[in-house]
Amino acid sequence: MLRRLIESLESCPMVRRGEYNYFIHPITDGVPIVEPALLREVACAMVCVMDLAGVDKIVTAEAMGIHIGTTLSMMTDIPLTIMRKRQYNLPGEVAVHQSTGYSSGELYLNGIERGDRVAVIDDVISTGGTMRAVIAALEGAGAEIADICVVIRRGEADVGRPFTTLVSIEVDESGVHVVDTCR
Ligand SMILES: O=P(O)(O)OC[C@H]1O[C@H](OP(=O)(O)OP(=O)(O)O)[C@H](O)[C@@H]1O
Ligand code: HPA
Repeated sequence: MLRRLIESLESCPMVRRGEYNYFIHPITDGVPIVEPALLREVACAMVCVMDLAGVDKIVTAEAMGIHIGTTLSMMTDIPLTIMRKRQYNLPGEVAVHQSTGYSSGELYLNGIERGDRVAVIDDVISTGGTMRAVIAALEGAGAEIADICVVIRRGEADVGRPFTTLVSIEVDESGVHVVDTCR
């Protein structure tokens, strides 16, 4: 079922970002090209593995959760909000600090009301810094997190809550190796 995702991961290029081996893939980077069939495969798998019952809103983080979140939103008719790296100063905006293996900054949550039941999705989890920031923002806003799903798990990050992944990978100098799948 995840044939396109697995094959494209195992053949994708990699670059160094400081000490970090950064793999480059359509789902995590939007380059070189995002094939509709791959996006459909990923979003269909998410619909299958996630608990979306009673979910009011899908939450993702800028930038590379957006194409996945949009596809899932269109398939499920559940509205989407995107945590942005830009501050809007709207009433109720929640700011949190995000750090990854190669960057750090702020993320801003808008559009969530106390008691909202939300599903969180993202493209990849590596250090878990982004997901921990997203969870902290949602807790700060008083949301109930129904489910969390990331397409690609890289490593063993702990985000303090269970989450589902479509594939788990290991990355070394020779490239990406898929070591587990959700089905
Ligand atoms: O588990 P972590 O170490 O936090 O890494 C995962 C995060 O890194 C990437 O985001 P990034 O902040 O690079 O922004 P982008 O989506 O704009 O590329 C990716 O989209 C995840 O959100
Ligand atoms: O190696 C990576 N590639 C793409 N996106 C990422 N986000 C965290 N790590 C990575």
